[in-house]
Parts: sequence; structure tokens; C-alpha cells
Amino acid sequence: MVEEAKDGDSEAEELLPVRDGVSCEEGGGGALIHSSIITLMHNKDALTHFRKINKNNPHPENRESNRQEIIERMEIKNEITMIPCFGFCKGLEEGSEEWKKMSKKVREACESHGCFLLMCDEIIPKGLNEELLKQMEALFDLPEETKKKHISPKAYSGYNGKDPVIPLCESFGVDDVHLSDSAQTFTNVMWPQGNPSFCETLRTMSIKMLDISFLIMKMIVEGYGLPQHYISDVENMKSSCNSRLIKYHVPESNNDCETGLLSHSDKNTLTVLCQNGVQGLQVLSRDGKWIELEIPQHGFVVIVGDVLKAWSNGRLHAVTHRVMMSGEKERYTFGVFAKPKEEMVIEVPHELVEDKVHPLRYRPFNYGEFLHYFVQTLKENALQAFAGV
Ligand SMILES: O=C(O)CCC(=O)C(=O)O
Ligand SMILES: [Fe+2]
Repeated sequence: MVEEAKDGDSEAEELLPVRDGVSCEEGGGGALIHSSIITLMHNKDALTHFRKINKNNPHPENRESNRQEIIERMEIKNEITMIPCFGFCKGLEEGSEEWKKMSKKVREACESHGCFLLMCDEIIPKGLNEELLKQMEALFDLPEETKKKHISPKAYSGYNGKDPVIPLCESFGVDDVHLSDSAQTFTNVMWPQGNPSFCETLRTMSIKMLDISFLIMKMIVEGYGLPQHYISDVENMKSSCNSRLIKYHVPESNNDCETGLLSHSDKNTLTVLCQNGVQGLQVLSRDGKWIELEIPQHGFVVIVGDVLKAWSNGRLHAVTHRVMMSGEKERYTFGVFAKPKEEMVIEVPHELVEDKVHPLRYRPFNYGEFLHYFVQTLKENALQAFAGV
């Protein structure tokens, strides 16, 4: 019997003291784990106010009381939504009590929200994020004819720019950086004279972020209390990956907000994103409201994709999200999209099927065929239409 997440209750217990704008809880025996929560409000006024007081206030203790004040105000209005923020530290050992506790929280967050925020600067040093995001500025500043030289027959790979549907967005996809010399090939095309530092940073960040994806997927298996042999399912579901480098331009008109990326669910297994501090990512809450994510500095966002949703028999929520751009600064995002190799078959573990509460929702399906179906139809409900039973 698989344990169920109770919507919302894990967040309520986690309103903890703020550290650097993030509330933290020390794990037993020396800060092994700190788990935390970021407050997300879909009321824009409150969010703006919250940002303002936190930015202008150098004293964490006052930040907390201000933050608490806002939270209370918003709770009264019943207009508050919480997306959990967890911290993974180096000493987080598989099988330890801290690991088990964290696994439960991760699984609950993925079921309730389909996403969470993550601080893990002991695993991925802050400097590395910053380095890549800075180097991405030089990449996108290259001449259009150079950028267009990065081509690929695969969806989400190659260079995409000047799409009239999403004119603010430009992106590069690079496949399987961890398995091949694709980072080197990409770098050589962009900088024929060489750019070893860019190549190395892209490789290291991709591998580290894919490792984080693996860790999270193992936590989900643990969170469901599934036998260890399902780790091989997880390995299959992250047997390939797409590293994506994205730039969102500043809207030209004086409009408040313009679409950077259309609303979608990710078609891969699990996505890990970092960004340059310019906010804009929004997730659709279960009650149909857009929530603007306030991603902490050096923080990551983890998003559940359709593959995990299918594998978990619909328990995990592949959250719909989009990017809205406002303000005067460009947004740069770097994402690692863990996915199965195209020949892989996604199949629900029999432990996650129960006749009454959880009858089988998805038939076994070939990942490459699913992707092909989506690219052909661009159906919003592609997973249901393709593999739903
Ligand atoms: O730029 C972002 O923050 C979101 C990117 C995204 O959702 C995607 O590429 O699928
Ligand atoms: Fe996405």
C-alpha cells in the first residue's frame, strides 16, 4: 500500500525562521539537512511589497517579522499559496533518517504542487551557476548567423529564435552532454577559435544538475516505499538529457507583462532550472491560479514532467507553467531536462495500481512515440490522449 500525500499539510508545519530570505530548519546532528519554504503569493501587490521590504532590510530578524506580517495578512485574505523550498546538503546520505524525511517531503511536494524550489550550494557551488549564466550572455550576443549554425533534427535541440509566437524567447538545446562530446561540438560551432571555459562550465553544470535529478527521482521511489529494484526504472527515465540555454528579451512595449514562454507541461521526466535572478516563471495552481515563483538567489526550481506523472500512475503532478516577462532586465535560464532514451518504455509499477482508488491510468508506452505524437499534434493533453486508459 502506498502512502498518500495530504494536500497542503506538509507546508503548514514548515513556517520556520528566515535565513537569507529563506526559512530554514537544521537537521539533527549538525545541519545535515535544512528544509525550508518560500512564500509565494499570487496577489501581485503583496508580492511586490514583500520583495521591497526584504530587499531594503539587511536585518534577517526584521525580515522575518515583516514576512510574518505579510503572511498573516495574506492568510486572512486566504490568498496565499506555498511552494516548498528544500535544501540538500553534501552529507545527505541515502537511507539515513534525514534522507527518508526529505524523501517524503519531496514526494509530497511533487504530488501537491508538481514543483519545488531547491537550495543545494554544497552540491552545485554558487559560483558555477553564476559563471554559466554570465557566459550565456556572451553566447546570445553572438551574431544571428553564428547562432543559427547550431542545428539539430530533434525537437528542443538546436537553436530556436525569432519565433513569432514567442518573440521574446531564444534558446539552444544540447543533447546528452553527460554521454557525449556534444558540449565541445556546440562550443566549437559557436566559438571556432575555442572557448574551453564555456564548454567546461556547461558540461559540469549539466552533469551536476542531472545528478540532482537522479537524487530527487530516487527520493520519490523511497517516498513511495517502492522496492529498490525500481531504481533501474529511474535510471531509464533519466538515461538521456537535454541541456537548454534560454534568453528572454525585455518586452519592447510598455506593457506590464508579456509572454516569454507559453503555458505547457514538460514532456520529459524531471526538469531542474536555474536563472539569473530575473523572475518570471509562473506555475498554475490546482485551483487554476497563476502563481509567480520567487526563486531565491542561487536557487533551483524542480518541475515534474509528464513521464513521471505517467510512471506514478497520475500521482505526481506535471504542473503547467509559463514565463511572463516584465521590467527592464533580460532573463537567462539554464535547464537540464532529464528524459528517457527514445526507445524506453514507460510502465506504471504494479505497486502503484489499486483497483479502487488508483486504477491504472496509463498504458505502457514508448517514449519516442509519445514525443513524436506531441510534436505532431501539440495537444495540451498529449499524455492523456496518447497513453491514457
Ligand atoms: O525559463 C524558465 O524558467 C522556464 C523554462 C521552461 O519551462 C521550459 O523550457 O520548459
Ligand atoms: Fe517547461
